Amino acid sequence: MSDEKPPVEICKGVNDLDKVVLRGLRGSSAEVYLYGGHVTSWKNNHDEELLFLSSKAIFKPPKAIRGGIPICFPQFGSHGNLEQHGFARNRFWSIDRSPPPPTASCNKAFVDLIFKPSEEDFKIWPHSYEFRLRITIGPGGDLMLTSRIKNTDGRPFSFTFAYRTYFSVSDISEVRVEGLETLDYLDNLKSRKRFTEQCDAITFESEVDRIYLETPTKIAIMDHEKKQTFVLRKDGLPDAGMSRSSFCMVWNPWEKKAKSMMDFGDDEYKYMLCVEAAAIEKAVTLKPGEEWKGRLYLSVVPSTYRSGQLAPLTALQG
Ligand SMILES: O=P(O)(O)OC[C@H]1O[C@H](O)[C@H](O)[C@@H](O)[C@@H]1O
Repeated sequence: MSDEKPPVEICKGVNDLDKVVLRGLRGSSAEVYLYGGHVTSWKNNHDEELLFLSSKAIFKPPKAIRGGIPICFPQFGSHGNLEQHGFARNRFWSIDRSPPPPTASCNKAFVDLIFKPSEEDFKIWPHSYEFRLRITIGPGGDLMLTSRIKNTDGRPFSFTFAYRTYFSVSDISEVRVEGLETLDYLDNLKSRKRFTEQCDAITFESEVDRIYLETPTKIAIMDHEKKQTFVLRKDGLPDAGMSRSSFCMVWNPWEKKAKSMMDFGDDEYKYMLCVEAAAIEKAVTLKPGEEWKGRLYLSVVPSTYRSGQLAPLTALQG
């Protein structure tokens, strides 16, 4: 009997919660919890974890899972009256039985999830919609998340949104983020005051909580110690997607805030960095029947390290 595992497997995870395991062609994998439609693991072809998941993560409603890729919807952060980062990340999603047709290549492992508001959700945010999320592991081990949010209501509504990716890093003080230089950002630690990034790359030596505005479609996160670079690419439909008008959030709680978070280890801030593709500053508005699509594409490439300089362009091109 073959011991080969299937490309898509539905099984039980922590606290007996339903989880979907996706397996790529050469050993890469991803794990997705139906609780939150939440990706908790993404591994490369060598079985190395690429996402951060806190050792103290609580896999139990109403707490969202700390780490991986929480989906922030219909509100990012505290930019509205709802609970912080909205409620999609602490609701149970379902497997979508009538998903949109898959795209070209079939050398991919993917799962389609759907979230529709319950009567209770409707009471706190009175809009009808269907939120479809496709999570795909590509042939090279890349991870892709595609969100489609459709207004099934009789009235328009607006929302903010983020893929809040927690990247696993070897040491936060050895990390640089490139692609955000010279951009304006709102600093959440300074009452959302607007500043312009002056550095040629972002490095970390204290708490960071910023929203970069009008960001490019590609951003590189370089892990100097691991000599590896994450490439984060976001795109969408030209008229309604997360393209040039979207935003990027960079977050690390650092020591003091880490200690105040019950579901986060005191030292874990050293091993993570949140860089998020988001639509925050300008909310997305959908008329009845309209659909918004936002895609996040994550890949990891070796950093070329030469005479003290990483080669960001290799990662940012192509
Ligand atoms: O603890 P969470 O609800 O996941 O939020 C984590 C963080 O998200 C954003 O970056 C907010 O600006 C922070 O104030 C908050 O601490």
